[in-house]
Amino acid sequence: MIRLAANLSMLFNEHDFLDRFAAASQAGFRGVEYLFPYAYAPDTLGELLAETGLEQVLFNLPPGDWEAGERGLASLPGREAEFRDSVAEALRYAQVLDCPRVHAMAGLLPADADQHEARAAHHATYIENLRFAAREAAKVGREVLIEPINTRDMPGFFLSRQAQAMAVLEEVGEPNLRLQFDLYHCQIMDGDLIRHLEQQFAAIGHVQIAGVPERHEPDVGEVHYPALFECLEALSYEGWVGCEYRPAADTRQGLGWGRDLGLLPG
Ligand SMILES: O=C(O)C(=O)[C@H](O)CO
Ligand SMILES: [Mg+2]
Repeated sequence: MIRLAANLSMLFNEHDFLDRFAAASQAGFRGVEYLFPYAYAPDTLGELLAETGLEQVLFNLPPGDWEAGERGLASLPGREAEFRDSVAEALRYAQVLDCPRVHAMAGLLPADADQHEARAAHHATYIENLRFAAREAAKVGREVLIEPINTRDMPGFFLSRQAQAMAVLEEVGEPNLRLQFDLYHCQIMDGDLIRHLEQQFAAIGHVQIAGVPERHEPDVGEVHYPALFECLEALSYEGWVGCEYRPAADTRQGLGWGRDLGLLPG
């Protein structure tokens, strides 16, 4: 059975962040994910989860200076110490929030450098950093995820293709380092969604969805999500499916797709 998690960075923006938990619970979600918890004390978020009966299913490591445009530290040469601190901080929150997995965003390639050389340096840093993160996470029973992100939304993002992610997972070789498979990004960069799900299934630690190309509700646009849910069911996927889209209008009114598929209460 597909289990939907509400992405509180994108859904329920009609409410202040802390009020989005109750809104998601009232709409029938049982899990939540969001970009970052760090603006709040972990206990505050933990109490909200307990009050609303929601599970925390995912959040990201501190990404560097987000406001200045940074999008993760994992592949950035020279930022290894900061990356290691970010792993410790994320795992501290993961334990309080009882969150089984955290996403380590790869970061951006420098626009003004020789791309071949920069890629090689980022790749080497990425492998070492991810190995470190996975080993630290394993000590406290958590997984670390990597996610290919499309370069139209995030120009220069280091990890952008499904095959690149699979090669990285293999090279790092840590069993708790897994794939965050965002079907929205995959459709834009690689397509062939069902075959990618099937071939990469063993590596998948989390799935995310959105309509393509506008990143609105999953029943809007070029991707036929009922077929992808059937595929995940056929593969006996037991993880969460994060609803990481920007509602076209009111979040709750836009959840009809989930109710129609029997994935959210009517
Ligand atoms: O943008 C996405 O698709 C994500 O899942 C990331 O968490 C963004 O940071
Ligand atoms: Mg995503």
